[in-house]
Amino acid sequence: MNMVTDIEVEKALQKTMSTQPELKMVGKDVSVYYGEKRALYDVNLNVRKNTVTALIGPSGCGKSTFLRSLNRMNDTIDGCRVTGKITLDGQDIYLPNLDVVELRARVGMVFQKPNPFPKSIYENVSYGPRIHGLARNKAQLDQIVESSLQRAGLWNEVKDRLHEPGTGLSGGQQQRLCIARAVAVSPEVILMDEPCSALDPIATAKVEELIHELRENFTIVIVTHSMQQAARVSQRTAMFHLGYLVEENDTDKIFTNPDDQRTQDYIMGRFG
Ligand SMILES: Nc1ncnc2c1ncn2[C@@H]1O[C@H](COP(=O)(O)OP(=O)(O)OP(=O)(O)O)[C@@H](O)[C@H]1O
Repeated sequence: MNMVTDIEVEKALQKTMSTQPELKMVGKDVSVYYGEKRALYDVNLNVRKNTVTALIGPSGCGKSTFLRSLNRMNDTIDGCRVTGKITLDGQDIYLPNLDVVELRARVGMVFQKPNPFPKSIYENVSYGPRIHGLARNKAQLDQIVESSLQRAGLWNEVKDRLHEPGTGLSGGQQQRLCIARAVAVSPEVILMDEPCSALDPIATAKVEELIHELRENFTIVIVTHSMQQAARVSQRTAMFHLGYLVEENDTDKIFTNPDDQRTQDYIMGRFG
């Protein structure tokens, strides 16, 4: 009797936990303007912890703009203004006294085009931990470099040439180097803006596999134009159109039975 009760309690608990996932970032009524032009309209979007959230939608709908607002990369664009509220673990990231450098260490970014520094592979990965004081000595720094490259699935390919230029690697390897560089500062969230668009199918598969593994330790938000990629790597998908968030739901639901006709049309390739 007691056992049944325990099982029931456990089931109820699991249900509660699954219906109330931990939210890593919360966007509330987020609007973004480039000068007079409004690019996003009152977007309400939550990012769940240890989840891959894909942002999809036709070109110019505001996916990258929303992504950049999550670590204040929009601050670097002249005339860009963000209104509404975005929190990281409940803390408002737009507070005027917030340390943006620290924010970007917590919310890292990987760009469309692999952009290693014109430095060695080792220096590409060790730079962030060095400036953020994450290593007390060279041995610790070596350790961070090795584990970051391991996590990015690149260690075996580069361990014998750590002091050669990062720019000498193939495109796919460079992108994994950029992922290692992002991972090296132990971020909590990693933003990826079309990280595979410059890669061939084999390099893309490797990065997708990597995203899958990284989810265990990080929260990931990825902008992608590939519906197959969104379906393969994400658990949640948010569909944007003309600056509006159309809908956000479990990826399976979005791809099998979306609530909005625009999502249906987009994933069927009817526009975009
Ligand atoms: N730096 C900028 N200055 C002015 N307008 C911009 C800037 N960046 C984006 N925009 C505008 O904001 C809107 C949203 O652009 P954004 O790049 O976020 O869309 P997107 O969905 O990521 O597009 P894509 O899929 O083509 O990358 C577009 O109308 C775009 O022209």
